[in-house]
Amino acid sequence: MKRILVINPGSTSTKIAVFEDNNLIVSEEVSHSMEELEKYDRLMDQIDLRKNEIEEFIGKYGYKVSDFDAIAARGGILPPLESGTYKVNEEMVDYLRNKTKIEHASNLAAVIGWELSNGEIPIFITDPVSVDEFIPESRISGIPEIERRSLFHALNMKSVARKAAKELNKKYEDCNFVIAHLGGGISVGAQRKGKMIDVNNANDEGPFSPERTGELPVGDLAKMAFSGKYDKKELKKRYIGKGGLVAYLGTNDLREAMKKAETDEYAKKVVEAMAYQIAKEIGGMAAILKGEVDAIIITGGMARNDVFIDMIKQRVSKIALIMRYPGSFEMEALAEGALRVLNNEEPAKEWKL
Ligand SMILES: Nc1ncnc2c1ncn2[C@@H]1O[C@H](COP(=O)(O)OP(=O)(O)O)[C@@H](O)[C@H]1O
Ligand SMILES: CCCC(=O)OP(=O)(O)O
Repeated sequence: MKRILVINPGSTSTKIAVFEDNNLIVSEEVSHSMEELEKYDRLMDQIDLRKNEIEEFIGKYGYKVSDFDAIAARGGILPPLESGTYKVNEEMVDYLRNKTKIEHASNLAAVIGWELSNGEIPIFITDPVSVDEFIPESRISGIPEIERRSLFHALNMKSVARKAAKELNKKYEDCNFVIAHLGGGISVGAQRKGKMIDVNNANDEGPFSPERTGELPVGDLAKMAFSGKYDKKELKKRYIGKGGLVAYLGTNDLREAMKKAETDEYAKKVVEAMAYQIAKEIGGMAAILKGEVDAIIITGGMARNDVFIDMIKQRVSKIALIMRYPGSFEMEALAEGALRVLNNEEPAKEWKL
């Protein structure tokens, strides 16, 4: 039996779990309010806060770090890399701590894992957000100075794609899927024969989401940026964190938005527009797969809401079979990635800059 500690820091919470082989033994999610995290100027200043929570969790359930065979940490924003499980090394920790260009809570995981392990046990990351399987034409943005980047919910999307292939009784590498992760941020991608050949950058492209604006009309955005009303940090917060449902309805909770939509025409229009934009992205990704789509896979927290998912389905159900995996499978996907390596089913990839 292999025992794995899984750590997954997110923008509003830290998820921690213990797995024994594929079995979840115990898990907790520690929430962080916006006010609590706003006190920290840089993301890396949150290390002690998040590490202490994980240490408390380990102690509370009677474990020591040496009781684990490995730590499985969510991968951060590394330079573009292949899908798979990577062994965390000193160079990766230095990159995430000091060099990465984009601040994202997932950057904390491997760094905290490294400090907790202190050389005692291996640490692995699986399918970080910067997995890049783009084809050349996906990289062209429309202006040479800006290249499109592959930044998406790779861990959960690859995990549900494996589940769907199994359900369809097909090999993962033989399937074509359009996959929509509908969480606080949204990624919709075209996966051809196991490779995500195009996907909207969940931070600044694609549909608007509970917290993010997604793609915006470029001229109007430029005007806003030069209006003098926002500095760089404020503008970024406006499109990631305070955009989408938050901007229109003052909530990032789809359940609340749906409730409002029952009696309020404006809220109804906003929710319908989000479903409309998701359907539009799904249709675009199906076109990239030339219509050869085994299934449209819908996952993430918002996939739990039948009424909302029906708004999407009515626009895309003629394209292909729809498979729904509500919620997020990140914790089990991290444990499974580490297990495949510990059980010698696949070698851990070596990471270097
Ligand atoms: N049971 C549910 N019904 C409807 N919406 C839900 C449900 N559970 C979560 N959500 C919505 O899903 C979104 C968050 O999805 P989640 O995958 O948990 O996001 P993240 O991991 O990005 O924080 C929120 O808008 C939340 O309100
Ligand atoms: C940057 C792409 C992945 C992403 O948006 O993750 P979160 O929704 O967890 O912030």
